[in-house]
Amino acid sequence: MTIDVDVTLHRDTFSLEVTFTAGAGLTALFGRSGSGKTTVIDLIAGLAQPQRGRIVVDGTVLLDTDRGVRVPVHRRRIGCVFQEARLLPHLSVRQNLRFGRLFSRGQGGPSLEAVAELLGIVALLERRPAGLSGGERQRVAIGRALLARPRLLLMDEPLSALDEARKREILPYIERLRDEAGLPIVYVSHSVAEVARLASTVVVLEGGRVVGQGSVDAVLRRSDLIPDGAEAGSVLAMTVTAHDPDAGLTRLVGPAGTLDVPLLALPTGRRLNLRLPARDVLLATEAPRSLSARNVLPGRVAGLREEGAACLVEVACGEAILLARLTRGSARDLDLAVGRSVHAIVKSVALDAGLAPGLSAPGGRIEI
Ligand SMILES: Nc1ncnc2c1ncn2[C@@H]1O[C@H](COP(=O)(O)OP(=O)(O)OP(=O)(O)O)[C@@H](O)[C@H]1O
Repeated sequence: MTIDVDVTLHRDTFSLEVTFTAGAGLTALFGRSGSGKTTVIDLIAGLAQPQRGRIVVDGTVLLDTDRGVRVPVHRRRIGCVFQEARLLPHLSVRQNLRFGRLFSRGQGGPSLEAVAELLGIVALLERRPAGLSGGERQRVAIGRALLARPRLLLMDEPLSALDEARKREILPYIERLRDEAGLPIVYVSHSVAEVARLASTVVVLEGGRVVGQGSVDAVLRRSDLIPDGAEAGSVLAMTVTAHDPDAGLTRLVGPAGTLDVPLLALPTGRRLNLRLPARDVLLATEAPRSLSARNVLPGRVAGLREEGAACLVEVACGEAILLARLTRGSARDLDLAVGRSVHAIVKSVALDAGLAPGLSAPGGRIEI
């Protein structure tokens, strides 16, 4: 399953030249306001027309200007979810979902019941949109899009009109959709936290051009690709392997090794993306003694780069690269060089998903 996009569009004040290939899972289009994210979504959906381009989804050519192919919007089989749910107010949730079904062509696809279950809206089916929270309305909008049997789902900042609590409520459903619906998703966002949590692949736009693309981990480790003020860091695909309620800990295993974090209300076997901001990783050249051995990962320096007064150190730990931010003085004191053995001490992680009741993650970070 791949999506190939290669488009050129010129407007009076803006030009866009974008080429990328996305695989299965969720591809985030990431970039600051005005970089062209929504324009790319409109081009894929067929809501805007480029001067030149080719768009192929799962082997089906939707646009090929050289050959005069321009499949119209209603025949592209692409589901769209926008910032606002845009439900029909006089219809119940069930009728709104059936409305999505009207646009499906052919047989098959998930049933209304299966979609309602996936999105946790079974209990809402007879209600009207006016009686729903913003998060619930968005879940209905996603369900309506899924019932049209799309070959691709486009989501344009679907959480940006929601407050933090509603965002937290809806994120697990988008994760389920990504993992269980078998449908590729192209997702527009300018939030590092959202992209770290949801994306498999990231395409970074700047001024209508692609300035970086790759796995979510590779992209979010690069300070030059993320918004000013956001901290670069690695993103590790971890699996919940055990809980120790007495110690208040959950054990996560992933490509860098094992990490213990405050107790999570997530089942064992659940996978989650954990972000380790560079400023939350310390380095020592010897195994720390008078410190709990928990969350100390042995590794080797794989790269060093200076950024202003700081030195960003890439550390190869197991199968992963961790990023640590040190002052240049500390890097000198430790005599760091590529190949040197070090111990990475993980102080805290960015995680606002699945914390046990009573725990909170101020600023999206938890000390570990
Ligand atoms: N219909 C249009 N006609 C002319 N210019 C447009 C049109 N739509 C968008 N633009 C311009 O194209 C540029 C890219 O806009 P676009 O909405 O794609 O960016 P974006 O990255 O999605 O931004 P945001 O995060 O603010 O939604 C902007 O300069 C915008 O003003």
